[in-house]
This record gives sequence, C-alpha cells and structure tokens, in this order.
Amino acid sequence: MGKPYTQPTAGITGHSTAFRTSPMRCTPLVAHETVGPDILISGFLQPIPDLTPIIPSVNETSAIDPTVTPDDARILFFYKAWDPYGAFSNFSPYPLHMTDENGVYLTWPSVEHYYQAHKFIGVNDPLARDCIEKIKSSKSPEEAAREGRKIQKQCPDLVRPDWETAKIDVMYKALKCKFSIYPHLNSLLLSTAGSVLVEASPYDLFWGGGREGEGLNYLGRLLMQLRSEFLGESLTSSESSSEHCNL
Ligand SMILES: Nc1nc(O)c(N)c(N[C@@H]2O[C@H](COP(=O)(O)O)[C@@H](O)[C@H]2O)n1
Repeated sequence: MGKPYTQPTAGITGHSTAFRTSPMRCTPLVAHETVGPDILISGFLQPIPDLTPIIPSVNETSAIDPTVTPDDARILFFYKAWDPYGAFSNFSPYPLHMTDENGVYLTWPSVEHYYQAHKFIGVNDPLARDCIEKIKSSKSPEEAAREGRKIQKQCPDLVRPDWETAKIDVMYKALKCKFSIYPHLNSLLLSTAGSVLVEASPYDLFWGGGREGEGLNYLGRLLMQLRSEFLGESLTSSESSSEHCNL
C-alpha cells in the first residue's frame, strides 16, 4: 500500500529542490522545480481539511442523537483523562482487546495507541511494521501520540494512502470496542443522553471543538453516534457485553 513517489527531474532550464525532514529512510515531503517561468510542485501535500461545520448545532445534534432536544441540550466538555468525563478521552488508559483484519487477537493499551498505529497499518514496508510495533509498545497514550504524529510528519509515505478517509472509521471501531467491553464506561456514556459531547481540545480542529467552537469535534460526534446506537440496542436487545471485539 506504500505511496509511490517519483523524484521530479529538473527541466533543461530549471532546477529542483527537495526537502528532507529526517535522516530516516523517508521520501521528501514536497519538491519544487522551476521550468522556465513556471514552478512545478510535486510530492505529498497534506489534504486541507473541510473546516465548514463548527460544533454541531443542537438541531443537527438531535438528528444524530434523538435524545438531545433543542430545549434542554447542554454541552459537556471533556479533554484530559483526569478531568470529569476524562474517560471519554482517547488518552484514558483503557486497553482494547481486538482481533485484527487477519483474525489475530491483539491488545492495545488505549484507543490512542490503536488510532496512531492504524496510520501505518496495511503499508507494505518493513519500516511501517516497525513503527506500528513502536507505537503499540509506547508506555503511555501521550507517547503513542507523539510517535505516531512524528512518523506521520517525517515519513508521509509510510502513512496508508487512504488515511484521511479511513481515520473516522478506525476511530469508530476503537471507540465501539472501548464502550462495549467496559460496562461502567458504557453506563457513563449513556448517562450523558441529552447532552452535546465536545472534546475541548484547543488545538485539534478535526477531533476536537477548538478554542472557540471552530473545531469539527469528530470525537464528540462519534461518541454521540455510539450513544444513540447503544441506546437503540438497549431498547431492542438484552445482549450482554463481551470482553473483546471482532472487527
Ligand atoms: N494533544 C492531545 N492531548 C490530549 O489529551 C488529547 N485528547 C488530544 N486529542 C486527540 O489526539 C488524537 C488526534 O491525533 P492526530 O492529530 O490525528 O495525530 C485524537 O485521539 C484526539 O482525540 N490531543
């Protein structure tokens, strides 16, 4: 699944520049060359996220989660693992027991370990496999996040090519597992019915709500989606929880 990368060749009258970010075996992030009056840019350009929606409006949230009604919705923020509702953070230390795509049973120390490692899963490169192991054995979720982000930045060609579209599904699977295998977390999530959940990360404008609500809050959205699904299930079945999850 590795991303093919061709080093651009300079035109007859041009010159080229490539930026290397690390002494590791990484391809350049971006290269540019001047060809006559033009500048040709090639390489891996970070996709620009869609920043249109902000924290979902109460009406929008009611569509995801019918337990939220326009009149009584309140916003429940969470961020650091030690805060009230910190168990909703991906950095809270709840190990996940999951089978992988080959049916192999694995334990991930936290959602963050699982999420960061999945940036490199499926990439046919021994270096990507080393990165996964390094992240999986990180001593804390913070260390896993640091490692995953560092490798993603320094070696973009080790990141699976579908990451930007796959990451929401990866996170959904991890969260579904976390809130399925820990009954007290499941109860905590259900106890928030009626509230809008927002990850109060001031910096993460994709997973978090941002400093002033400018973030997309995808973590909060997924938790609210799961809450709805669990509420629906609890009305229709009396299934007991399992201690591990199958993909
Ligand atoms: N820096 C930081 N500290 C925390 O305590 C957090 N909960 C987060 N947010 C999480 O970071 C992950 C996103 O990582 P990438 O930027 O995609 O590498 C995700 O789990 C957020 O919920 N950040």
